Amino acid sequence: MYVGRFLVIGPETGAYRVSSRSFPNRKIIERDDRLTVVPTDAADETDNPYVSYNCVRPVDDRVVVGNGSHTDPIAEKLALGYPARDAIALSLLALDFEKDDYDTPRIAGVVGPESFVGTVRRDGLVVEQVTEPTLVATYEKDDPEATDIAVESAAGAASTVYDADFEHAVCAAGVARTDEGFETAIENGD
Ligand SMILES: NC(=O)c1ncn([C@@H]2O[C@H](COP(=O)(O)O)[C@@H](O)[C@H]2O)c1NC=O
Repeated sequence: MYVGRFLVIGPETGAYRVSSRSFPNRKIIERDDRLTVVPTDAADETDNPYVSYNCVRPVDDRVVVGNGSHTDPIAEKLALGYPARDAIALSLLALDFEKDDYDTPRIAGVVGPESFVGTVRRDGLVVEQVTEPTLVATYEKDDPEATDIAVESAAGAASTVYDADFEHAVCAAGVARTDEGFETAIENGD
């Protein structure tokens, strides 16, 4: 099954996977405190505005995971003191689904003292608190659902979602809460 981009948010950990039919030549890099999806040297030039973006941004004791440019306003609202639920809802609604050929949904999560997951699609907006590992994807699995995909450490989370049984894996990131804040990990495959 092809589900496109997806994330798994648990109470203490999270993971994000880029799966892609159209833009497979991408990787995740670490820049300052954030993780960013960028084209590899093998990528064709594109004017698609949705394929390079920050996918992970920590803010104090919370970390944002997302499949597009909404990662940034969610993080900025958290930094201003917004509750995670409100930061996700406001940012997803402001930017709305992507204006591409698929009306691709935006998906996002926050891992922290309270963890949340959200998505905005053409037909609705969903933001839910997470009490167990919860998956939401851009296609097919586009409503948050409980998952048995285990996300335990940052590195474990990244490799588990990278290897998950959905088509066209490209790269993945994992995050996990620690006593010092957060650890992150990247899985870019071979
Ligand atoms: N976030 C991403 O990495 C991302 N990659 C591709 N998209 C969008 O989704 C469309 C379909 O891509 P694909 O065929 O790779 O699933 C692309 O034309 C692009 O508009 C993305 N947008 C949202 O998921």
